[in-house]
Amino acid sequence: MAAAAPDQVSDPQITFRTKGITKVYDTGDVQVHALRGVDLELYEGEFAVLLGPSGSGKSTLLNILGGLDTPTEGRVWFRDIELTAAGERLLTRYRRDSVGFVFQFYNLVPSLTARENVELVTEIAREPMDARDALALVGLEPRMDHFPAQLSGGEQQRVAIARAIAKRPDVLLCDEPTGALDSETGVIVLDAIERVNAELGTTTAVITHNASIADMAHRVVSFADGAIAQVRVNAERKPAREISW
Ligand SMILES: Nc1ncnc2c1ncn2[C@@H]1O[C@H](COP(=O)(O)OP(=O)(O)OP(=O)(O)O)[C@@H](O)[C@H]1O
Repeated sequence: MAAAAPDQVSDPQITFRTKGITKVYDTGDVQVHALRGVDLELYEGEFAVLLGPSGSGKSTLLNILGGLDTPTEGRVWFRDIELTAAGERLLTRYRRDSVGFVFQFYNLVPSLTARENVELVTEIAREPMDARDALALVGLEPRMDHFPAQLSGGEQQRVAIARAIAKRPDVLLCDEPTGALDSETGVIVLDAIERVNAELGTTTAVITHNASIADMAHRVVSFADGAIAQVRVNAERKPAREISW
């Protein structure tokens, strides 16, 4: 059998592969080098934490993986699709069908209940979960008829997670999902993400600058100044419930 070209994703265990990604933001006088040559692989079903200080390039990378942004140089694959060669139609389908995003701020529609917020997505997805099941997975079934203003920050974030996973995405990309939450509430949110990863097998990447959270990952990718400084495999993972900061 012919060996696959080294620049293709031929390994079914690999969800994402990036090769030599750079991102330069041109802001008139100043060029900001947000990413300076990132080679990374994320594996099917893994829970990866992307750790690093503010400005180290984590969000830029996550947005590129999620098809929200494109690199200045380098190549990115999702399974056997090269995102950096894909047209807008394919990228739109990729974002719609394959990617669930969770951001620091929940972006729920205030006039819709928790269930209706999730249904906004399930109505247009190909093989969605029932909104009730998605909310049950994050422990919010009893509150599903409540409006965002009637929910705590942590509960609203769990609605946002239910909304992200209800379409059964292949990957769940979370950018500082606990950034606006205290430790106790943040842990409940992390527990919900952990459950989604374990029960649905969704490849999960969580951005944080909080080193305590890294203990729950299979692998921790540390960023510094737009590059990967270290990749650590956790021999033992700490359950979210045992984490505090
Ligand atoms: N649209 C943009 N225009 C100009 N510079 C940008 C833009 N987006 C990001 N940057 C810069 O790129 C660098 C990397 O930003 P990025 O948001 O990826 O870092 P981060 O590690 O996610 O930081 P944080 O934890 O604060 O979100 C920073 O210096 C940032 O100011």
